[in-house]
Amino acid sequence: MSVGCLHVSSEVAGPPVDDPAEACESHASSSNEAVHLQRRLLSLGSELVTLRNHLHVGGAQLGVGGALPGGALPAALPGRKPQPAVPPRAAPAAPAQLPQQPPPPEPRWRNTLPLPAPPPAPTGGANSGGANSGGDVDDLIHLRGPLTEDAVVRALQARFYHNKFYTWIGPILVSLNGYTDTSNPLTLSAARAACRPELARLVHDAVRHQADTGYPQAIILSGVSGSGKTYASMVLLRRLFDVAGGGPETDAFKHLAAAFTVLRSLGAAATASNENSSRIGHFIEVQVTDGALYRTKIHCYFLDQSRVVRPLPGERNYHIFYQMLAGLSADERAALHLEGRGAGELRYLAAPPRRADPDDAARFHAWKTCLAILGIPFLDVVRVLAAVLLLGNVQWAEGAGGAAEPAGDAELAAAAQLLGVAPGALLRGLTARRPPRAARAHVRAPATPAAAAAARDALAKALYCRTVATIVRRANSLKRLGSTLGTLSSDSNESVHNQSRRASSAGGSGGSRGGGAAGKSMAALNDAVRHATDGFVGILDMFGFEDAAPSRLEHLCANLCAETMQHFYNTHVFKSSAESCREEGVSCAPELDYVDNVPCIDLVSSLRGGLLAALDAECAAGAAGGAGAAGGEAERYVGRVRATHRAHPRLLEPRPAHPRRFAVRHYAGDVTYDASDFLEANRDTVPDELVAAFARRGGSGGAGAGGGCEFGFATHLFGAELKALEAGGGARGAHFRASPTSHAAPLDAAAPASTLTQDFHTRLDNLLRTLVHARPHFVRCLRANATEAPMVFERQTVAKQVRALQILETATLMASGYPHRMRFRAFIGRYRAVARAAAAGDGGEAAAAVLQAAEAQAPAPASPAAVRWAIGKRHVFLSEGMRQVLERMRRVRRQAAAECIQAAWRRHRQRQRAPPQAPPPAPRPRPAPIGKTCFTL
Ligand SMILES: Nc1ncnc2c1ncn2[C@@H]1O[C@H](COP(=O)(O)OP(=O)(O)OP(=O)(O)O)[C@@H](O)[C@H]1O
Repeated sequence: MSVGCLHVSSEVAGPPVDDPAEACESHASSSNEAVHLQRRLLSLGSELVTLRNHLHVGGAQLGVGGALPGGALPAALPGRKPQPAVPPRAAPAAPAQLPQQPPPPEPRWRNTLPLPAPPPAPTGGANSGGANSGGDVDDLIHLRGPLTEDAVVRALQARFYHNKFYTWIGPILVSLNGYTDTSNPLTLSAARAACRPELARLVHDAVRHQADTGYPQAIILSGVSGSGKTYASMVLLRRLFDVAGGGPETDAFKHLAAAFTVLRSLGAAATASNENSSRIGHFIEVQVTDGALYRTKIHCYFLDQSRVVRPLPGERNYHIFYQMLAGLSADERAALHLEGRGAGELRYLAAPPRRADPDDAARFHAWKTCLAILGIPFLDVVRVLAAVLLLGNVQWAEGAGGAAEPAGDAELAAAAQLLGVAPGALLRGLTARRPPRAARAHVRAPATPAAAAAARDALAKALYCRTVATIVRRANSLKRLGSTLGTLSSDSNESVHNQSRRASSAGGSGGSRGGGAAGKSMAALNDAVRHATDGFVGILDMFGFEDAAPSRLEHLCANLCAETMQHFYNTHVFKSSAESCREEGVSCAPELDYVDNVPCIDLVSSLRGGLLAALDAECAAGAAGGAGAAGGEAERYVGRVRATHRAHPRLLEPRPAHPRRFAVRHYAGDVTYDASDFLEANRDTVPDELVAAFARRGGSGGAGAGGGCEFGFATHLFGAELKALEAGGGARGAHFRASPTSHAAPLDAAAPASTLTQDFHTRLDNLLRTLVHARPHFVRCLRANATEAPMVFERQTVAKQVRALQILETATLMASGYPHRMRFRAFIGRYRAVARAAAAGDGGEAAAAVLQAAEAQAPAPASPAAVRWAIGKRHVFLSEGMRQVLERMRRVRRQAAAECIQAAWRRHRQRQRAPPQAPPPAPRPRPAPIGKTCFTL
């Protein structure tokens, strides 16, 4: 389905109309009938709404705003009482959260219709009960009474207990996670697209804008960990496929779904705040051309590598390990040296005893199938994963001269065998160190047990995150083969639309081109240029704000990311609207008091003395002088940070005081960071001696490492580093980055080395560069409670997030400021149909005339949202209320025009189909006059 078609069919029924406004004029009389009918429908709607305003449903008086557009009547009309799709299981919890409130009034309809008990609704307080509880106000700008945080939370609560988890603030969507679907594996295949009209609307808007303007679109999900970002992102992506990608039967969908299933198990883990937390941030870029999906790309941001070797107390390692232990067959276990080993026997997994997930085995089998779809050998990946687990059980004891000796060789030998290297080579890689720049290859110093344990953990992390990176690369690089169109064996993630288009164009022009190389390359070039300039629809699901105890470097990076996204939102929503009003001399009351988080971003990421720059400096100093004890380095780092930012309002003292800890006041709360592992995590290195063990058998990179590696997949994981070693003549006591980076040369104390945080910062910068060129669509995600309990609304938890995400400020701006501006020409182009006679020209005067005409035609406002506009130097400024009025009028006009065209078309068809009429009978001959009776005058 093309977007043009989609766009029109979503607004008007019947044949597509290029410019319904023009049709409207040329069929004036029919159009008048249509408008008349439409008005009658609207007036009927408002009568029903007026009637409903006298009825209190669940203690909430029904709002009016947003109920009428397009004649859409509110769902909860008398006789159509709201019925929760999921009966509120924890209904008593709501009154418990509202201790000072009287019990909710008995809804009237309950006496006559004794169906499921209505959910408890908030009452009491200044905004109690009716007018402002806002249960049926689907857009917060239409809330009645003073717009306060309390009113917003009450409205969300009232909606929540009516199973309405999505609420608009103008064009911004607020999504409230009610934890009604916690068993969802959060994969693309499991996303249920059909039941989320608000998310569907967002996708339609993004695709339509992209088609209309060619401009890239980005749907940006933000919120704390557990607020439902990943859930929503999967639903959105699924919907995007339905709209533009040809649906779930296409190869593109199957490939992407397989990639997400594989990555979900590898990148999600149970944390203190979310049993199913995504530890990999995603930006899913979907290239849409002419309304059809052309290509998809997943950008992954993997930070939480320490979890592989050291999950935080009370948390778990990545899901895949538990799923693997549950799903491997006996033979597979034996082959992987895992027989008799459960999570309790494997050190990296042995954290807290938890109930095993009954779905683990099934999910593992699905994971295996999806690996096959991506063309990645299952055995290769599980060999690496099993080796990681076995490495965790390799312990070190102090041998002669303080040198590290493995305590028990079985795991070391098993891990070596799985990785395809000789046990001796692995042992040497883990324990022997050449002093940097040792002149001769045989000069080696033994590692201490602590250094050997660090090397073991570094290897485990490197193996894991490089496997993830390889899978992502594979998923992104799937290319289409024309001959396998429509089959899973095709190597593609492009759309079937383009497959068929290309197939047909190839077929059509085959004769003339005759397969000539020049013709083909020209076509390829044209295609490349065309798609390089096309926009995309992106879905961003990055790390949510987290307050783990204690928080590590990864959490600091994740929280920096959340701060950056918050800043992006502030700039886009608040700052730019105020600045453009100022620039064009438009007074924009009210002055919004939003919280600017730039000071916090500066504290963390400023190049001059920010927390991350100071950490890099400390790492470089440690590398130059030989790393000292981790604890000492961490204390020195924290001491320097405190000294530099003594008076910074966002840097706090931890409670209780601790020499290796500091606290930061983030936009969503205070977080205490423990810097004990900061330096090690930031360096993120693996010794070159260890990497050399993976050189292919017969290759020179592992010179002297003892035979080389015979496991191609493992060699591939370190491919770039092994090449660098080969070029440099083998290991020389340097280090490589454990995570895959573009910088594959050995790190050198003399040369500036990249670090984990530098890489992350660069990638975040690049992401922002992409986002600033896109039109954003924001989804603000909230979690209903802190305990992941289904259908429990904790007011304090929600209020805290409402404050952090500046939802009240957004609603105030949308309700009474000028959040929208449009160039005169664009404005006239869109709203000419509203007042065609007034729209002469395309300048400010014509825009003002359209707006005045629209105001004159608009019915009396039923909502407190301001219906305001202003004309600036180059732009029309609109309040959200005004925009909605204009959109509604435009929709009515288009609808009327479409109905008019339909009627004309039907008449035409009817005339065509009517059976041919018999020729009119010949007139009967008049009888001849009888003679003599003829009168003459
Ligand atoms: N709209 C929803 N309806 C029902 N259940 C939901 C909804 N959104 C999320 N959930 C459930 O809530 C849990 C947390 O959601 P999710 O993992 O998507 O949050 P998140 O914001 O992505 O968290 P993180 O940042 O930690 O990855 C999941 O078990 C998910 O199935």
